[in-house]
Amino acid sequence: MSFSINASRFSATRPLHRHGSLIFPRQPSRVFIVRSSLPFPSEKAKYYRELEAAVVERACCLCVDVKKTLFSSDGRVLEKNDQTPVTVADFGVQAFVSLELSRLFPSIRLVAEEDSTFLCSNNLADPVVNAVNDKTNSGDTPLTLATIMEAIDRGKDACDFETKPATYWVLDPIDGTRGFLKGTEALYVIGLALVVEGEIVLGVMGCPNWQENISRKPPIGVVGHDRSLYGSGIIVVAHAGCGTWRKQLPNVDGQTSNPYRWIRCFVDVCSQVFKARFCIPESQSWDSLPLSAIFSATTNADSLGDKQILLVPKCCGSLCKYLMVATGRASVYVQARTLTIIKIWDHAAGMICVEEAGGKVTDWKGSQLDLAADHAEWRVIFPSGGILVTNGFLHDPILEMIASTSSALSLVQGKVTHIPKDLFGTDHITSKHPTLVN
Ligand SMILES: Nc1ncnc2c1ncn2[C@@H]1O[C@H](COP(=O)(O)OS(=O)(=O)O)[C@@H](OP(=O)(O)O)[C@H]1O
Ligand SMILES: [Mg+2]
Ligand SMILES: [Mg+2]
Ligand SMILES: [Mg+2]
Repeated sequence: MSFSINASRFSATRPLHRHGSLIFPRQPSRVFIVRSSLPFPSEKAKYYRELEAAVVERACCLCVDVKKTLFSSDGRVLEKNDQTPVTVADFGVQAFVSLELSRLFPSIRLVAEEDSTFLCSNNLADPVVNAVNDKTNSGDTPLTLATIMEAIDRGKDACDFETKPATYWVLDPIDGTRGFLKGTEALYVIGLALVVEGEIVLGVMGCPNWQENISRKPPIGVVGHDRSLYGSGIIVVAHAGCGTWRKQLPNVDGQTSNPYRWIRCFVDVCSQVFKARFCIPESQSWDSLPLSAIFSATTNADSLGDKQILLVPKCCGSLCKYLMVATGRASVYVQARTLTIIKIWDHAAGMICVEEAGGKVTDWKGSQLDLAADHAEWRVIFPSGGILVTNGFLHDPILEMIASTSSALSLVQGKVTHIPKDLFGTDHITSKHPTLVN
């Protein structure tokens, strides 16, 4: 991945696509609109068939249907031993996607978040079996619990990989389950990626409650299902060398307001750090991150002060923040590596969607995330310091700021820290010290 960011601060030449072609930043007039099952010809995309199979529309419908019943019946939500929630929809989506992929590509392994252990010990089996059968073709004989459990567990048996990097799917059936449970506007994402020899070659993100036309409200009097014609739900696909594209999810009646299906996605073109829009994990505070030594943060765009950056509040999940950067709604997503184990499925699909939209993803030292570092199970990644996701233009300036605040932190623990002038344009003194895990 190579972007030509030149040495001077806050100004950058146009980023180069990972395959050398120029990426033009998103211009309102330059919206590429394509009608087809996928937005590029199969001869351009080596993994065209895999991507066609990976488009997770029906899995999104499963989430929407389960969500409607979720609040009408208790006991459908569990807490796993890592204190994170799991629902009928998480299991249902993993079973549904696993069955579909194993039918079409039986030799490609699956690395996925959930396993069936919780299913039976918490009487979720029947609702999961019903949810999956409801989405599979009615002509088939109904799927049994055993078949569905086996499909779910395909996602955990992958740990017997041979030592060399292999070809495998990476699935987060619902990223942002906490948001899914909130029943509000909190985004949640189905994330599926394909890894070949250690490289992510395609990614798909389905976001059933993404508001596409946030600036355009439905005309007065449009209610019920028609509201979903005005932009609820998108599918985003990315393939190495083919860019990132989005289309609206059909509404419950199978219609969309956008007759031209696929629209090209680009990161935003912000090249000045203090004008960037930032996303951070809801479970982490701005003050715990190194950049807080240089900027304070506000969520109020109308009252941005000097040395303040704008935080775009996005609850829950990692992949929705990648979605924000890939579609240009945010410029940066930064996550510290805390004591939480960082799982590959929380990031893989988002990484390629951002990179193919012109952005960049590295750890805080600027290194690519090593997907093969977890030789045992291929499920955990070990980014140094944390993960930085940007629009490409801002990457190196922010890496320098992180490095300078970290080195200042290691040099003068607990005392005043001097941030070099050129990083921020003026001398900047601060005494806040973020906590870092390298
Ligand atoms: N302690 C721990 N161990 C393992 N995994 C964890 C942990 N905390 C958060 N996560 C996963 O990170 C995903 C995002 O977390 P959250 O939903 O809390 O949102 S946020 O990142 O804090 O905004 C979220 O992914 P999903 O479970 O797919 O929603 C969490 O599973
Ligand atoms: Mg989870
Ligand atoms: Mg997740
Ligand atoms: Mg999940």
